[in-house]
Amino acid sequence: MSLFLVNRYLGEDENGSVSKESQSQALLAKLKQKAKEKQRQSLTEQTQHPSKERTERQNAKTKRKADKDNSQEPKHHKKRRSEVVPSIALDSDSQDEPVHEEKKNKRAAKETRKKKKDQSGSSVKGLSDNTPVTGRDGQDTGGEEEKTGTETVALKQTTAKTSGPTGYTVLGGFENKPVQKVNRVLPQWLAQPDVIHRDVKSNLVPIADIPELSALLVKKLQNNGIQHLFPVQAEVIPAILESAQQGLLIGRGGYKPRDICVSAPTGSGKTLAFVIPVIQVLMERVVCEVRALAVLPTKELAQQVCKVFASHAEGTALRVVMLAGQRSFAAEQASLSEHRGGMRRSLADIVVATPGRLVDHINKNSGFSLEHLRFLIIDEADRMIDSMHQSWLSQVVKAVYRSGSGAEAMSIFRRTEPACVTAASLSPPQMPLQKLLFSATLTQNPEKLQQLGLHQPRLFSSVHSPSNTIGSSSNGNTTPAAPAQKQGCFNFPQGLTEYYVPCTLSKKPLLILHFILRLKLSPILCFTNSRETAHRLYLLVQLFGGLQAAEFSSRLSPAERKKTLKEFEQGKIQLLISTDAASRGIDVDGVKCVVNYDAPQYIRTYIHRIGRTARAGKTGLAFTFLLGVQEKNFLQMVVEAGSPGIQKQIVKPENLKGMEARYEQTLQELANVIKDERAK
Ligand SMILES: Nc1ncnc2c1ncn2[C@@H]1O[C@H](COP(=O)(O)OP(=O)(O)OP(=O)(O)O)[C@@H](O)[C@H]1O
Repeated sequence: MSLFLVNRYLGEDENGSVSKESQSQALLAKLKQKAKEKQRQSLTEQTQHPSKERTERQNAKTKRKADKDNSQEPKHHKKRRSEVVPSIALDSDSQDEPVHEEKKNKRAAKETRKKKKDQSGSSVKGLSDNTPVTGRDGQDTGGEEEKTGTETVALKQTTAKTSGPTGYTVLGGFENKPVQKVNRVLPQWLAQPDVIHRDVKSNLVPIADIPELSALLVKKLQNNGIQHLFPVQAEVIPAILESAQQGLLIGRGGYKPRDICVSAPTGSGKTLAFVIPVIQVLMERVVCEVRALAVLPTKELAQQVCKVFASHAEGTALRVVMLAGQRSFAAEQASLSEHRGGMRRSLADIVVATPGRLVDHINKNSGFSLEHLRFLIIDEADRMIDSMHQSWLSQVVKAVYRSGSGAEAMSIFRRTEPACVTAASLSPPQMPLQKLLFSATLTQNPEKLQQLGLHQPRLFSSVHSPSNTIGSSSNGNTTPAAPAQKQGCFNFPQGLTEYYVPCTLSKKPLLILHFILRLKLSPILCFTNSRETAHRLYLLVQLFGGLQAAEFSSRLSPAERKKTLKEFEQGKIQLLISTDAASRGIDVDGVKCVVNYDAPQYIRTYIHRIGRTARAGKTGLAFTFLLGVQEKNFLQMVVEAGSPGIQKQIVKPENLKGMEARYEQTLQELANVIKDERAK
């Protein structure tokens, strides 16, 4: 029974002999006496501190009212409240308490504050001194009172003060902490690249200074008129050759070459930086197999790179094949392999492909094998990463390691996907797959680069931006970048001068005509944002007359595009109006001027467009037509990207006057032509 004994407080004179009635009477008398004493005490205090007393009385009154309200609640609510209120009250999103309770609390607290406010000007502060305000109240009031300046501040202070002593963590508090800027932290290989000089002209390296180059290739380069290597070539060629010192295989000891990433300005000679070493490594091969694969985003680029490979492989046994859909699938298939005596024989050493056509051959052409692939070259790498959703890379990698478990695994070398390095895994000779990435605007986003599955990558870059500032690294793996860094600083060719031309929409075509007919800036490569604009501008210029123009977009067939590019290169076309189909990689010698008829939306697009001029250390001009609304954002974008400076070029209205009458007439003719086209 003693287990259930409940001890009660029965007053100091607890005595078993006294009756219960007398006990309670004694207790009551004692309480009354205490109450009297307290009353007397408060009276004396009141005479000394009248305002404080009043405040306390008000508080007590409010508290009593709140208690009364609470007493009407069901018991379990009361209990929960006493447990939960201080903590959840600070969380405005919390749904733990019933809504009516919240309202009552708010009302009670509000009343308290209102009365205090009436009492004195500093009432809000007074509240904080005497009555703890729950966070929820503070929050509501904070929201309302934000309209009244000084009071808001006082209330915020109140909340901050009260949150401390309660010992509860304030969630969603009012303290306005300054948000800390997050500094980008790059992996070491991205933050500390091998630096390439941006100025091509003053950093030429004589071919003789690169002893790694084979005599055959030196001769070939000289025959092609190349006596010096550009900075990117002087850095990257020896690095690739060094990684293939062991021939095509990894020797015992398991040295697997590092993947190589190159970020250098447009027109700085990146193509030869991979063509030369790949040819040199492969030209000693005995058996013909596909050992190098270059992937490019467009047919035109594939064609251009294929041409460079073919011209430098001349005189060797190497065969270069293009898979870009320029020819039929069957024709491409026939150029890749042949079957003799039931055996497949590869006819290609180097394949240059676009991703779509490449995947077609991997899946549908049994004669196409990548099991001997040694180099995977990804040109315009940032663009190729964006097309990763086509999963071309995973298909290539799958095709490369296809033989891992098959009968061919018994051949002299093994091809296994990179895994943990062990003594057993290293004993048979391995053929590595080395990735070589090139772009003028290589992303620094490690998340994007991760999609490429790079192996201990090494970066060569000509971006001398603060983003590459070497900071102290705590663990040696990452380097905090300088706080002032911009998200991305890009490569701008040294010989390029950038201008922007403020204009109105209706005057843009007239400006282009002025540039060609009056300023004689041709050949001009002009970019629009859509093929419709390109087509209409082309029609208008044709109708205006006096110059040779052509359009270049997906409206044309690949054959027509090829012909157009050739004619532009030959100087037969003064104005080539193109969509972004020609903005990347296209190398047309002698383009003096690029005009962005439509301002590009993205900085990368801008860099590639203007990079069609000022190539190979030459000079060039880039003009961007800007409408009033575009000016601010565009200029900001260009400056942030690290442009050396873009100048304003104003074309005075009187300079256009002589052409205006003819222009108006041409516009009317154009309307008829477009109507006819639509009817057709
Ligand atoms: N060492 C060299 N000497 C003279 N000319 C060169 C040399 N290397 C490359 N070139 C020429 O420079 C031009 C630009 O080269 P390339 O097309 O490789 O530039 P890129 O860096 O790939 O440009 P983009 O980023 O626009 O694709 C080409 O016409 C090429 O023939």
